[in-house]
Amino acid sequence: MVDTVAKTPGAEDIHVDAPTTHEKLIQFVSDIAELTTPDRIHWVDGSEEEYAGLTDELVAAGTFTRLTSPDFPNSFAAFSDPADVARVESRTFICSEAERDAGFTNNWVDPAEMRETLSGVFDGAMRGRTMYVIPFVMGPLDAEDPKFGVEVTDSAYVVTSMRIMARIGTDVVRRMEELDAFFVPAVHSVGAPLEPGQDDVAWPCNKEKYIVHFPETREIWSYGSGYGGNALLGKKCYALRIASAMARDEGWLAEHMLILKLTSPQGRSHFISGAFPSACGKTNLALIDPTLEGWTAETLGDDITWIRPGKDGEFRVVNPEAGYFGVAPGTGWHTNANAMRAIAKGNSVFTNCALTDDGGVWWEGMTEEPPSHLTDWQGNEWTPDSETPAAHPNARFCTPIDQTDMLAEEYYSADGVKLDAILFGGRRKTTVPLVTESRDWNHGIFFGATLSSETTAAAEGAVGKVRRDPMAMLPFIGYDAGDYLNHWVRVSGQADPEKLPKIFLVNWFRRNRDGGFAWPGFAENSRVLKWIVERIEGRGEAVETPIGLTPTPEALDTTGLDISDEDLHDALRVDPQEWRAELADIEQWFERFGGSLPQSIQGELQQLRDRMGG
Ligand SMILES: Nc1nc2c(ncn2[C@@H]2O[C@H](COP(=O)(O)OP(=O)(O)OP(=O)(O)O)[C@@H](O)[C@H]2O)c(=O)[nH]1
Ligand SMILES: O=C([O-])CC(=O)C(=O)O
Ligand SMILES: [Mn+2]
Repeated sequence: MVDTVAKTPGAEDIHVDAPTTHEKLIQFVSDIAELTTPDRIHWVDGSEEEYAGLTDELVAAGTFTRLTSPDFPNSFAAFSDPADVARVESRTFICSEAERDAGFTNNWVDPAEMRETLSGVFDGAMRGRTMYVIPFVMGPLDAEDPKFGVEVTDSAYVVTSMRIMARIGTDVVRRMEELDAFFVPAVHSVGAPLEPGQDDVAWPCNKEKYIVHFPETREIWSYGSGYGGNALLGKKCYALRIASAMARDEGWLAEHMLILKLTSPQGRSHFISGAFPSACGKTNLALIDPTLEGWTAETLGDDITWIRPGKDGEFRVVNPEAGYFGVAPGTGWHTNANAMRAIAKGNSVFTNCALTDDGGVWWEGMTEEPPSHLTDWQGNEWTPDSETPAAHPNARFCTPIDQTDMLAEEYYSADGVKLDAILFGGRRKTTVPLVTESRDWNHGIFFGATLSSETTAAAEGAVGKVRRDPMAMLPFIGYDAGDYLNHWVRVSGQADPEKLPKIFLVNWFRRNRDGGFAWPGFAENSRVLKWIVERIEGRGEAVETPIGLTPTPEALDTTGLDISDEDLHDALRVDPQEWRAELADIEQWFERFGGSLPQSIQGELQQLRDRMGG
């Protein structure tokens, strides 16, 4: 741990004590110190001792509650400001030089104007606080072209969470120096400077928020929020928004996907990725415990996947992250035991969960019966009779991925693994069947381009509204959405057509005639995965429908599954009336691209219309 006291923060002070020879890093840190005027600078080394020191400080500050229950070793609970609980899409900006390059899915502000605004809001923003410098790498440190970043932040909560979510610290700086590497500068402030003698609050933040990306210069500036996707800048801001722009320029793909390794009773393994919008089931599928005899699942990642065309024309994937920032509610021993086992090993940070009387955390769905008494996420007494949930619906667990028993050894491979299938999925009460295989690759991109889902608590705003969410990337595409789809077409054009993954559309959330879930979901999704594997291997019965290939009810292995024929029918059926409404909605969606949509995808819409009989 290196603390630099900058009395009058300035380049010379910092230059002397910076524990690095990386000139650009030193320059960046001194520039930001000059702008934000922190009381001191702490260069994060990523060590155990440093982590212990920081968590002690966070406990003393009231930000962290140390969990004393033996069920949660070395773990902490944090409670955010009630107005800082999710990503803020309305305050997220893509400041490309040309407005056209941000596209209709992003908020755009002229970069010069935004820089001016930011120099105002960041001026003195860290006064009275410590500025932490976190060198990090997304993806393996031994990758051919490691993707470095440096986050400077005035939040120790962010430092402890980044240590779980990414590879950080001294090893990273040494490698950056060796390669004299480029890094993404990422500036974060909670936007709550402290005047001399002013008491801090447990969760400092600011009503005014800016989550800003400059895709051309690969910069991130985040102000006013301490929460997850707004503040852990390696995650959504870098590994998706900035990385998608890098990927466009360098010929690869940065995607909001899980990666799962599935091995059949015959011992054949396949790698499957899945793009589902936030809070739509990625972590759950990534950590699935198959209910089918003889099948094993292992995970490589639950949220972000980088895809590169490999030497032999295949798609290769890696997970750039090192931890889970998972939705807590609904994660339980009966739904996601693998996540619970990883969490039980400790070393975790829980945000906006409820506290149990024995010094642990609880959230809705952790156990089938709620405890008789809790302290809810806002610090109020809670009993099962309470009218509000004990945990915030977007409460999160932050846990190191290497604590997963079912972690695939390939997670550590810098070269990644060959991808065999891609699932696109969303939360739809109607219309979208349990599983549909695309007719071919281009039709599969159409699945992704038209993906839709009901909104969730993972972002501010109304919950339960259907919106189009292309490839589950709507809030994360760092440039024009039409260019992004064109890039998909272009990158896949370089692959060997025989080796392209098969593409499937899935929906675990369709309702039956009584309004309940038609499909039991969770571990039972292994039955859908089995059919998918059979299709990859050229087996498995499918019927052709206007929207693609769906399994016959017999083709889906329902051995030992308690599901009525009606429910199975409701889960699988393709309803022409629902699809006519869908078609109209897709038409409107495509119009919003204003001509930047790939011709081949536009063409798929006409073909779908034709297959449906006009
Ligand atoms: N009914 C049903 N609910 C599910 C299923 N899988 C996940 N869920 C619920 O969906 C919610 C979100 O699931 P996650 O797996 O955390 O979603 P995610 O896509 O990883 O979310 P982010 O971390 O926000 O990107 C949880 O409340 C789960 O309980 C399923 O198969 N069926
Ligand atoms: O970014 C976050 O805060 C959490 C997350 O994974 C998502 O919303 O997709
Ligand atoms: Mn996510």
